[in-house]
Parts: sequence; C-alpha cells; structure tokens
Amino acid sequence: MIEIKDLNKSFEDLAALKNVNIKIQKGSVYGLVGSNGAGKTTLLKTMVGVYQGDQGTCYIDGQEVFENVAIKAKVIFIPDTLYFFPNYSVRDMAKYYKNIYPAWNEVRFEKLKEAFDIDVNKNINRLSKGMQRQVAFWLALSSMPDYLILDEPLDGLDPVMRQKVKNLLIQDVAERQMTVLISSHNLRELEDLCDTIGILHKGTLILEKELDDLKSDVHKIQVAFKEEVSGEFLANAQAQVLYEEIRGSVRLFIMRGNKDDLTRIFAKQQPLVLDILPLTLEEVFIYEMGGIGYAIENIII
Ligand SMILES: Nc1ncnc2c1ncn2[C@@H]1O[C@H](COP(=O)(O)OP(=O)(O)OP(=O)(O)O)[C@@H](O)[C@H]1O
Repeated sequence: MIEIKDLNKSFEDLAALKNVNIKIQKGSVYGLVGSNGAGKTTLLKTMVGVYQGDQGTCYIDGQEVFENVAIKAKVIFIPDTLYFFPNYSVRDMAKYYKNIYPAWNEVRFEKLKEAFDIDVNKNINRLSKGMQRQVAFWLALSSMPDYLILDEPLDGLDPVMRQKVKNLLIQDVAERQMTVLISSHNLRELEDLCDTIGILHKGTLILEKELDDLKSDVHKIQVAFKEEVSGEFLANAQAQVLYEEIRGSVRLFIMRGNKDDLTRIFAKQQPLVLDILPLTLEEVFIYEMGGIGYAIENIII
C-alpha cells in the first residue's frame, strides 16, 4: 500500500504540495489529474524518493521511501521525460535493470519482444520518442515491480500501442496485484484504467473518489413534459441539481443521486420523454467541480 500523510513540499517560496493525504491500496490503479503546475510531478517524484518532502511522510509497504533501497527495488517510476544512458542499447539497459531490480524476469523480457518489436541492439537514444517510451514500458514490466508510478505514460504512443500497453498494465494488476499510479491530463484514458481518481489543484488534493461511485452518483436526465412543470417538485424531493438547461421542448438536468430515486421523482410528473443516461468521466468532473467552484475545463482535455 502507498500511504502519503500530510505531505508538504516547497520550492523556495512556492508551495508545490500542501498537506496531501493519499492512500492507494495494493492492486489498485489510481489516476491523478490536475492543471499544469498543480504539483502532480512533484507528488510523484516525492512519492518515489527523488525528492524529499519538507513535512509529512511517504510510506510504501509501511516504510519511508526516501533513501530506502529495499523499497525502491520494488518501485518503478516512468517520468514524463525519459532518460537512458548515452550509447546504451535495449540489451545494455536490460542488463542494468537486471542488476538493480531483484525481481527482473528474463523470460518476460524475451516474451515482451513480441509486443514491442524493437531491435534489442539498437542505441535507445536513436529510437523515436514513441519507441523510447515502449522501451521504458518493456524494461519496467520485465522488472516485475510491485508499484508502477507513471507520469503522462502514454504520450507519444500510437493508438495500437496505447491499447497494448494498457492491456499489459491491466494484466499485471489482475495477475500479480501490481499497484499503479498514473498522472495524466487525459481523463478518457484514465477512465479505462483507474478504479480511483484524485484531483490535485494548486498543490491540494481537492477531490478523491472511486470511479464507480463517481459515475453511479451523477446522471444526465433528458425530460419532456406535456405542459409547463414548475421546478418545485425537484426542490420538494430535495434532489441535487448540478446543472440545468432547456433545449427546445426538452429539459436537460445533471443531477446527483441514485438512478432509481431520480426515475421515481421524474416519473411522478408523467413526462412524455424521460431518459436517464450515464455521464462520461469528463462530464462528471465538469459538473462536480463546477458545483464546488473550480473551472475544471482547464484541468482536462
Ligand atoms: N525543481 C523545481 N524547482 C522549482 N520549482 C519547481 C520545480 N519543480 C516544480 N516546480 C514548481 O512546482 C509547481 C508544480 O510543478 P509540477 O511539475 O509538480 O506540476 P504538474 O502538475 O506536474 O504540471 P504539468 O501538468 O504542467 O506537468 C510548479 O509551479 C513548478 O513551477
């Protein structure tokens, strides 16, 4: 389990992280979103021990991460900007990883050649950006980490490779309970992978929820009534409207609540049309965050 408690980190007079608390259970996939400069990379780097927090703690498997070699051997961090030693081939880099990560699995490394199809003797720094990212995943997955921390991981990968990498990640989570933390601006991508989502805003974790709760909690309702109906029935039912819009004869509501309860509330008014639809994760965030006063539109793409 990853456990971050009251973490603070500043760069000179800039507070990049303010009292961040996060718990990530073993075998889960946690998605971290936030606007540019929100502190995501700082959080990831502090979590893996690249930075030391100013206050608070970062524990993995119950131990402080900073300068802890035993813990670092179980954790792989793929940063947004990749680094490989000059003139190292994939094979050279694999040898290096083999020395550092005790769980390195040579059979897996050979098997993953089929997925990545890159010549192991090629100088990595001469490969394309997307191919270098493939190498980073190839090495990471062959190291069999218990924890995989990813900063904008799928950037630069083509759509087929994105899907392949996602499948490989899901396989490791399902088969050997790998724990994954992904920082990304792409909510659509996170929607496929994550079970919990956290939003970091100006160094503070402002929202954290399980994806299923998030999605089952908020609904899009399209309704048309025979005649004008006052909104009083919603107030009386104490239903929480996050957004309301009139589109010709159809009224659109974004509402929080249980689907059956909402259906009952609207059905009482005997509407001509009633559709209760699920929201995409992106829509959930736009409306949820709008409700608490943040311009989420700037956070996601
Ligand atoms: N090494 C550093 N020295 C000084 N300031 C830094 C350093 N690293 C990050 N910062 C500052 O800390 C804040 C958080 O930066 P960070 O890179 O963690 O944000 P981010 O959420 O990853 O942003 P992005 O989505 O743009 O990658 C920013 O204001 C940034 O300028």
